[in-house]
Amino acid sequence: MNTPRTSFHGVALSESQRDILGMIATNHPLDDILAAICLMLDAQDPDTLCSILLTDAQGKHLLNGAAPGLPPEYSRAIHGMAIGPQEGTCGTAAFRGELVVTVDIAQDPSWERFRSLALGHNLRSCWSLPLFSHQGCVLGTFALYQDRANRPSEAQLQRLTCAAQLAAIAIRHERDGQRLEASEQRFRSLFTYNPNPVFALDLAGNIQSVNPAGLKLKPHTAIDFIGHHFSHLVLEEDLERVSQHFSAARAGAPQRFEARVLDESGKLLTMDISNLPIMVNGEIVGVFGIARDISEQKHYERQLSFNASHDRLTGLLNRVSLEDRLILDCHISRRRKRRLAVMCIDLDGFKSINDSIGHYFGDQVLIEVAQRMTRQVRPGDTIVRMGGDEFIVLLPDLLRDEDVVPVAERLMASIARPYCIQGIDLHVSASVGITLSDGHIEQPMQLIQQADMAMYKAKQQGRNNFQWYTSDLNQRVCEHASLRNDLQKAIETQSFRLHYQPQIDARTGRVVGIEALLRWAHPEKGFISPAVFVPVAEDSGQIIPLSLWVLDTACAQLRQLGEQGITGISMAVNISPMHFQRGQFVQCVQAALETHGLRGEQLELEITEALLLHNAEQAIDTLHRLKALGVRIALDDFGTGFSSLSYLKRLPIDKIKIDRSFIQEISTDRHDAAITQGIISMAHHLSLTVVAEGVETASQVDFLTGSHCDVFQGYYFAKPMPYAEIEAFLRHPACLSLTG
Ligand SMILES: Nc1nc2c(ncn2[C@@H]2O[C@@H]3COP(=O)(O)O[C@H]4[C@@H](O)[C@H](n5cnc6c(=O)[nH]c(N)nc65)O[C@@H]4COP(=O)(O)O[C@H]3[C@H]2O)c(=O)[nH]1
Repeated sequence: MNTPRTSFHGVALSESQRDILGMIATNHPLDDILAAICLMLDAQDPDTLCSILLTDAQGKHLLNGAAPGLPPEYSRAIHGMAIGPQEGTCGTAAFRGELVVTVDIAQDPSWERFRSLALGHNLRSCWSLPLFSHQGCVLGTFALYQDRANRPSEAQLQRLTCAAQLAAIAIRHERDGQRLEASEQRFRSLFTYNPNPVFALDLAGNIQSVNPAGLKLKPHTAIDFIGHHFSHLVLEEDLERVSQHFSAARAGAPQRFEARVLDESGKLLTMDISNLPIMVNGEIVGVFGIARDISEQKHYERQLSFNASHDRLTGLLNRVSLEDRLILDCHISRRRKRRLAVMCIDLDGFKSINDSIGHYFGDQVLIEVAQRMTRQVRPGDTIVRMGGDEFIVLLPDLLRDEDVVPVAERLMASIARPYCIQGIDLHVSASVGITLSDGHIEQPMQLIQQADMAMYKAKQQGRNNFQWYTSDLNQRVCEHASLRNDLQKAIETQSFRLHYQPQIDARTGRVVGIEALLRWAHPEKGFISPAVFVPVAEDSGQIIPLSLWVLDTACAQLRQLGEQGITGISMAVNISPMHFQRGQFVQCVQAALETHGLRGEQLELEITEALLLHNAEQAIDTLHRLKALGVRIALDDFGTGFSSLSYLKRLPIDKIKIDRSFIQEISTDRHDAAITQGIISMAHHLSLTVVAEGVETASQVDFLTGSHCDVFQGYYFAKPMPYAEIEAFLRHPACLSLTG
């Protein structure tokens, strides 16, 4: 075997070669062309028979291409022969990639498999040349057979080479055509089936073609696309920007941007657009515009960012947005040389709506409050819902400080109007704290703290009013905070004591009960009145552990008195509304009684009207459950509240305690005297016992005795005293003098 190579180029073309090239150029079927090449060669050399085999798709086998002169049975038999180092002449030529000459098939070891077949068809020698693609891959083989053992002459080799090159051209041409067609189809699919609108634009921006998805886009200008400029599609405001992107893409830089389009119904669509240069033969001939409708995605994005910055219930801005707005408003008032007012608004009576008739009603009230507030402020003002029933209002553009007053009054008045929800009339009011600034503040959030302190003061001033922030308020709030810390330490170290004040029967002068009063000796500040620290403990929730301690200690010491033989007196304990409203309150009382082996009647709980303000029905239910334990109930500070006269007959109570403020003036103030007498007579009608608190003088005793008051308590008889003293006091139960 040898391997000469001959070039096609430079050889003069015969007529038949030109015909074949013509067939190739005019896209004749490959089979016909290959057959024509074989016939041409067979005609040129009657001593040889041609065979063209083509590589299969995997490049592993050879398939029949054309062999019009070979016996069909032989062609069929070698169809699919393997490509390999010992696979006949053609299989080996394809394997080696070079001309293989088999002089005598009868002798050649590579012909073992097909030898008898070939010899049976009188085929003795075979010369085969591989056909190559542009990339150097073997496309097939071109072989010549003879009926005798022979090697090719120079002329035969040249003919074989020329024919093989023709065949290679034909095969490559067909394969290139197929590839081109496939790539065109692929491209067309990308264009046709693209779910996004695709426009092909010329260099001037006119639409050359549009895919079906693009045709569905019905712009408000109702153009039929082809030949129209893209500007007919884009919203006018976006046009300049879109044109800039188009120019950049036309200059070769792909672009991606967003633009808005109005559809035929006037709906604004947001499109994510890609502009890509169309390159043909290295030259930009136009621009593709691929648009994706992202209106829905934009809508969700907007909604997400709205939800992040707004309160879901009321639609107002939420706490997250506050700081940014505040900084912005400080900036505005600084620049415009205006005053900035920050208001902290807390609803009064809102919690009782939530607790008593449910969150649905609470929510409706909040929504309505938000709407009413919004109507009372100007567009540049900000209202933030901080959560619960607390709001912040920012007014950044006030001419003078006092301009905030009418706004605060309008807000309060609008909030205080009744709310009719599902036929139920509900009432809330607002406590408002105000602070002012000129915007020059390093930490704007301090303004919120200031407004909050002022609001707290408004609450303490009886609600439904507004208060200004002042620096001494700051001072008080600091004290409040330090008191809370100290209280915590005192709770942890059990530094409290109970003092007891006797209660005297007006008719007999005997002690019928004692009231437990909490005492706290502060390590540095000395004695601190419960009137000061109890409200702080109520605010912070510290009142719960404190109350539990009082209840337990008072019961323990009453039991101790009993063990000392001092019986027949009851123990009165003050109950904080917060503790009372806790779900476990009745169980706590029962546990205290059981722990210390007391009967219910030995314990008296002093409650205040404040307790009825929040969810009166539930409070009454709790009172009934306490009564079921035998415990007695006294209504403390009677006369200072405002709402409960109508409740009185519904309340399962045993006593009322007339507040000290009435008793103080009864001898000098006709009104207080009349009120006191009225209270006593009304209470007696309801079969309630009346206790007068803060009795200090003999004339008060006289007046109260004359008015049929039942029980006295006050300094006139005894001050609150520690356990050891009350024990001694009670051990000598001498009747106390009821007159001066
Ligand atoms: N000027 C004057 N005052 C008299 C006279 N007689 C009694 N007092 C004082 O009047 C207050 C009566 O207690 P309160 O009205 O329940 O008012 C109590 C009660 O509301 C609260 N408190 C006291 N101990 C407790 C407690 O253990 N738990 C709760 N939740 N509150 C308590 O603190 C308030 C103040 O308690 P205290 O300072 O102990 O003040 C007591 C008592 O010392 C008098 O003749 N003249």
